[in-house]
Amino acid sequence: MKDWNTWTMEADRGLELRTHKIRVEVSRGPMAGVVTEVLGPEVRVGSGKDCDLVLEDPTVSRHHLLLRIEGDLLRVLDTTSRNGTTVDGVRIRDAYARPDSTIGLGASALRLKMMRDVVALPLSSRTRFGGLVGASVPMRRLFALLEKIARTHATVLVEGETGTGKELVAAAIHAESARASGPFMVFDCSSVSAGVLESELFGHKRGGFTGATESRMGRFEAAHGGTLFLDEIGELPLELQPKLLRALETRTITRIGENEPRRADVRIVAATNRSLAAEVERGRFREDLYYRLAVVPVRLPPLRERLDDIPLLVRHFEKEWQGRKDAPPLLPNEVLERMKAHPRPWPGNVRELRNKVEMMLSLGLDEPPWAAEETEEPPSAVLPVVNLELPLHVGLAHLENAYKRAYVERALRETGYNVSQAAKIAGVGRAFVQRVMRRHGLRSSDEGGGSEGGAAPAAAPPPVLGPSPAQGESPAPGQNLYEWYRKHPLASSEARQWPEGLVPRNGTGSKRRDEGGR
Ligand SMILES: Nc1ncnc2c1ncn2[C@@H]1O[C@H](COP(=O)(O)OP(=O)(O)OP(=O)(O)O)[C@@H](O)[C@H]1O
Repeated sequence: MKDWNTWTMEADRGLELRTHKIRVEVSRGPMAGVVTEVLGPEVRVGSGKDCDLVLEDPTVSRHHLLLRIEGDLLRVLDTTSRNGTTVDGVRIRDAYARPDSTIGLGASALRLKMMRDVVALPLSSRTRFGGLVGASVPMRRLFALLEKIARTHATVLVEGETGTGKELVAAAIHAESARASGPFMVFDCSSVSAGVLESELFGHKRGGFTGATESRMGRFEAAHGGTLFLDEIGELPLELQPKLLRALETRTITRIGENEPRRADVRIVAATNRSLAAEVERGRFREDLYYRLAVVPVRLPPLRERLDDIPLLVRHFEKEWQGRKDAPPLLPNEVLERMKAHPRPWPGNVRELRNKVEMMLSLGLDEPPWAAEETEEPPSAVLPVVNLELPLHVGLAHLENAYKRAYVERALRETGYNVSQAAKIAGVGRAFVQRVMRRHGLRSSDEGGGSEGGAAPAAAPPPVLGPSPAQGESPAPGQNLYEWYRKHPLASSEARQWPEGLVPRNGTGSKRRDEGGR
């Protein structure tokens, strides 16, 4: 076997992955001179705190590139970075580097060297763990870690994009732990308003606050002897964070309106789809609580990093759809291969894959559904306004954002502002819908209450989408073009920031606001 190979093998200790460390020297950029070692077989490089190699350089994208050890070669894959990647000065998307190559990313450059010594990483021999299915190296590494974690009582922080299976991880850790016979409680910190959160988590005494007509136990007490899964932990308001920290440290909670603490022997598994470390840096999350939660950090790989799992997942979803464990495969193998070559990088992850499979089975399709979706011309009514002053990729990003906003607005209106139902229509997670809502101010995060079936709060009526009296598909005669475009569902985010009262250069449209009433 070659010196530089990365391989899996049965060792005395079970299946393991043998790989190498890579020595990295930053040769250019703000971190020039730094030398470090990172562990293969895959190294994520970028400015994001969740990368394996973090480069503090504003010209480096959050997830800029992936280094992958393949045999005795080092492969460099640009992961759709903003400023591109070069290998020895040549711009690349996907290339093999020579041992002495210089990798350029933004204003930074790296020199890499594969180390000779072999490092063995344990892999699980399982291809499922609780409800999680996967046979790829990243999933087997995850299962090996989960097997260990489940045997302990340690607090776990699961980080991963929406739809990667974070809740399944929590449920599996509980099911394989000594607490399995105790309760498994799920609580989504983004599902209720800040005011209700404290009572939901810690309970209250009768008369503890106005309207508390009965005493009620919170989720902590309800999970006594079991596991409490705190989803979207990044949404926990700063003012409640000390109370959670205390609960974790003392294993006791105090109901609102009471003074005596109560015992709550609960294991916490928390999850987030954004980097909690970055939230700490932004001052939105307490550092001490972060370290209490991240005793064992678990990163769930997105589907684009484990495309080899797609066939196994599809067969799993087919069985679920048929309602039988021994149900026969339905989709031809070629279709599964085409799914691996998805034209987009699976933004909705495994949830999106499941939705696609269910759609194909329900509609009897033998072609992955995006084939039609992505070749069709958009209807002319939604043709975007082209701005040649912006590079194409910036314009496309604006368009995508505007479409996301318009889609979510529409789905919310259709469902009476029910976040879960809107997420179902969109084939995405609730967190995604909530993020778009927050980002575009569809409803501020502190008005998050009533997201389940509740109507939009009176203070923030659902915004109107599409042509409205004030905003047709084309500007009305005499209407200010800037104003019309600013309010258009497909307007770029910059356009939305334009000050009111701008007048087009050619003078078309209405007068300036300050001239208006004269
Ligand atoms: N590895 C997997 N094997 C089987 N099913 C999976 C896997 N990962 C995710 N799923 C399925 O994908 C869907 C989403 O999973 P889950 O709700 O656990 O994701 P999540 O990361 O918690 O999402 P969100 O951040 O949106 O809450 C579920 O239907 C789940 O069954």
